[in-house]
Amino acid sequence: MNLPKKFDDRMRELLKEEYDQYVESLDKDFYAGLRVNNLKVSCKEFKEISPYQILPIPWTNNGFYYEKENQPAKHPYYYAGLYYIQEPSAMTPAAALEVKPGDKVLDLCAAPGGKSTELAAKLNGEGILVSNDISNSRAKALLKNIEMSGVRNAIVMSENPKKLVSYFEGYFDKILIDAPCSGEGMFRKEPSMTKNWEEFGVDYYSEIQKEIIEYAACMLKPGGLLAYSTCTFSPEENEGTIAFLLERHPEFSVIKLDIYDQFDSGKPQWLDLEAEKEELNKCVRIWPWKVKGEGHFLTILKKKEDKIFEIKPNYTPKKFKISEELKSFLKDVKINFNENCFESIEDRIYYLPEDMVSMKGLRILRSGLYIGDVKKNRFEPSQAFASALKMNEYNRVINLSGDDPNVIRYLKGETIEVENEFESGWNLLCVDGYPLGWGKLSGTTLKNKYYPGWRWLS
Ligand SMILES: C[S@@+](CC[C@H](N)C(=O)[O-])C[C@H]1O[C@@H](n2cnc3c(N)ncnc32)[C@H](O)[C@@H]1O
Repeated sequence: MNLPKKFDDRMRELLKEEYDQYVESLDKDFYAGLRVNNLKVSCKEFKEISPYQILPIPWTNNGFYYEKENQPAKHPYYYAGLYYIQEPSAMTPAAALEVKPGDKVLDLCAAPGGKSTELAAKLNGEGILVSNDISNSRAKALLKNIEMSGVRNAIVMSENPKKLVSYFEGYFDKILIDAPCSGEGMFRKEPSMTKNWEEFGVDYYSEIQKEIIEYAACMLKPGGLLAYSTCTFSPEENEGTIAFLLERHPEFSVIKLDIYDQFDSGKPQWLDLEAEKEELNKCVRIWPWKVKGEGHFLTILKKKEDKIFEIKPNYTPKKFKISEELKSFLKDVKINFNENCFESIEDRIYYLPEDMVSMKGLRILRSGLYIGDVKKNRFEPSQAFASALKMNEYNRVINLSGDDPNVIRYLKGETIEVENEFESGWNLLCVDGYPLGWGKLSGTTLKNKYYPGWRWLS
């Protein structure tokens, strides 16, 4: 593999006797992983229905290796949001960050959502997940993954972290920064990343990372946890960023993690960071020649609990009267909604997380769960709502088996014929008990209401 010369020289100098193992690892194939979405299915249930052999990724509870020829993105279970395809070492940060239902969590550099979807699964619908990415186009991909994963309590936005500080100072219990980086750990999987490295390089990203971590530090509650991760090896972007934070914010300390015995510790000696040595040794490095993964860096820091102040929820959804059309639709939905959490924006209906703060002025792509649209005398449920339901939460269900050809036809947007044993009207089409989307049944004909932008492309 053709590595940029400057990078290669540096790795040789830093890794010393391990350099040869690194270079050998580049000639091996990369490892493919998927993470079971526990918001929708337990690992035990998934293992029973998994269409292909999967083997556990030892540093996670819900990550598995698969063989690439199985193409899990080409299976109806992928469309049902049962798993997310993710590089195995990239599963570590969200797995290691302790998030519990009810927490307020910020994923600051979130697109396309690999870590946000796991943080949401840990929240299990309670609390708030703010998923942000500065790039609007990438935030759209993030929104799709959040919705396909069935997340009900996320705010998806596209903002510069600097702007968020005035809204969220001291607000979040947990923050994840999966920072933009020079991507040295991705060279084996995506050799074209070396071009990006040559164009921008370590110093460019290191400056951005320092800015982001500084803003994140302000938005964390006293006593809260901050996870910082990258998929690069350069010490400037890793230990260097953490040292920068520790120097400017003595209220932070690094937490010692015990995740997996083949993970390595931080390398403060690579930057002569003597003063912070003890703290930086607690950082975690994942190397591709030591584990079955591409490599990552992770640090979790805790903010001291001394000055307690808290932003009180200050957002009340605008007064909303549930229309007869929506009321009639919701009769078939077996969820105890809090009526005060509904909000409408023009004809669109949303269900917001509780305890929100005002986000007026921010570029928001989605607030909470998009339920659907009130049209002339009728209500049309959204694709996101179908994805967020469990099969037993809706009364009218058409449940097809995974090997029924109608499943793929449905995902391709075709009208399908069903047996005449279902009630007409809005039906939730499921595969093996997991919702895919809506269809409107008339007689035996199911009019396809699957979201066109998510269709199966052949
Ligand atoms: C490593 S990727 C995130 C991957 C994501 N966490 C996941 O697991 O799918 C870094 C992201 O940071 C975003 N980014 C770049 N500069 C940023 C900034 N100043 N603030 C917030 N996000 C930024 C990029 O658009 C990119 O999507």
